[in-house]
Amino acid sequence: MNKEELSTLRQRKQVLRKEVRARIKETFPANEASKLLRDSNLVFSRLFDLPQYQSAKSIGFFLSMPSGEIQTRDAIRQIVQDGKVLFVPRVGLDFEKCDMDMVGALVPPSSASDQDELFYDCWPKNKWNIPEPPIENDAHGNALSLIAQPGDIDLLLVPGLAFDSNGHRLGQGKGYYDRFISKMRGTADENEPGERKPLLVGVCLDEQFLDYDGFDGIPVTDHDYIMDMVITPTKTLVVAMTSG
Ligand SMILES: Nc1nc2c(c(=O)[nH]1)N(C=O)[C@@H](CNc1ccc(C(=O)N[C@@H](CCC(=O)O)C(=O)O)cc1)CN2
Ligand SMILES: Nc1ncnc2c1ncn2[C@@H]1O[C@H](COP(=O)(O)OP(=O)(O)OP(=O)(O)O)[C@@H](O)[C@H]1O
Repeated sequence: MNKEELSTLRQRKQVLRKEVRARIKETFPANEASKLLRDSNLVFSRLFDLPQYQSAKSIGFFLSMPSGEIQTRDAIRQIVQDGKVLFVPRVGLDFEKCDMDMVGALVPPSSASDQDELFYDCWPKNKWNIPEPPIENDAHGNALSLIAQPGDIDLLLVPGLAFDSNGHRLGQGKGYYDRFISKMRGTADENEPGERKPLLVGVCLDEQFLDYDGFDGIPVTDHDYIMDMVITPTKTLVVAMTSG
């Protein structure tokens, strides 16, 4: 892809982002959480039914923004109760680098039984009002956090502004997830889908799943990872994989 094609493609993505953000604002106003919560939980009940979820020992999950995005709070309680090893995002201090790690949230299953409090309620929030695991060092300045390494996460839940029926994803536009997945997968994309870690599961509301007549798909570059599955409140899409 040459420079000009890349720039056209980026512009198309920006236009799509604007459209989807406007649609979400209209369909899920910030002051009316109930439809968003109901739809979010429909997505997660589909996730929890999957054998891929049931066999996963470790899960990478995002902590949702306060509005305009699938809400993960109830699902996180379930994942902890199910005894999975849970990893959550921590974006780097340097926002320009758009770097992200996933940090182990070491919480005992019993701690999720309380109806209100969850382990991340006391964490500091980042610029998008998302709680982030604090950086903790020992007396010698060594990191105490468990930072996910390739192979550590079996199933990664991927947020997105939109997805399509090819498993293509439109993110927020900074490349955080693509960079993170490339750190985790390394060259593993040459493996059979079943052996690839992590399994990529995109989640979105039906209004963010783009398959209307005349729509020719979310454009992707070499950096963009294709999801293995996409779940919405009304469908579970398994993306047919060709090699690589
Ligand atoms: N819950 C959650 N956590 C996440 C993500 C996500 O999508 N959801 N991310 C997924 O990558 C990363 C954060 N990515 C983000 C990247 C850019 C913007 C952003 O620039 N928002 C603009 C919106 C307006 C605009 O640019 O047009 C803003 O800050 O106002 C937000 C999140 C890491 N953690
Ligand atoms: N693995 C990578 N290495 C280097 N640069 C990357 C990588 N992945 C994406 N980028 C760059 O990051 C920028 C944003 O990428 P893109 O438009 O795909 O973001 P996005 O996936 O929508 O965002 P996000 O993951 O934050 O939700 C682009 O300039 C892209 O070239």
